[in-house]
Amino acid sequence: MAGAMDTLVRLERTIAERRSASPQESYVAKLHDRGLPVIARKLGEEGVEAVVAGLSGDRAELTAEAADLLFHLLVLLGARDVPLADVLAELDRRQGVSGLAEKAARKED
Ligand SMILES: N=c1c2ncn([C@@H]3O[C@H](COP(=O)(O)OP(=O)(O)OP(=O)(O)O)[C@@H](O)[C@H]3O)c2ncn1[C@@H]1O[C@H](COP(=O)(O)O)[C@@H](O)[C@H]1O
Repeated sequence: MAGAMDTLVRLERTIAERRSASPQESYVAKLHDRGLPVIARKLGEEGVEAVVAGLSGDRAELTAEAADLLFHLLVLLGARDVPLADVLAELDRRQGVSGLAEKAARKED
């Protein structure tokens, strides 16, 4: 099985390649054809579906919805030219910084 990062990096590349395909043959191309607002709305819908699955679905349902959410997040990142590597670097930067401590520091500003 590929590592989690391998999977996401490969999917990011696939999405970039499929953007220029025919919208009749490619869901990624179809989303881009419909434009950024549709891509963003789709991500929001998938987020809500993941929330619902997290609250009332079973683990298989949450797993499937989480996959949809990650996929559509990568589509939005690609559409805005934000590399996955930048998101991962931001997470690395936060590593070891407690979310509570970070929030408290922000409130002091
Ligand atoms: N990982 C995914 C992936 N996950 C989910 N989806 C699609 O995302 C859509 C999710 O929408 P919904 O669940 O709301 O279902 P829907 O009712 O069909 O959607 P709408 O009509 O409401 O837009 C479905 O059409 C799924 O098939 C994905 N489509 C593509 N990929 C990856 O992207 C690659 C390129 O795909 P194409 O661009 O289609 O070639 C594929 O090989 C996969 O690796």
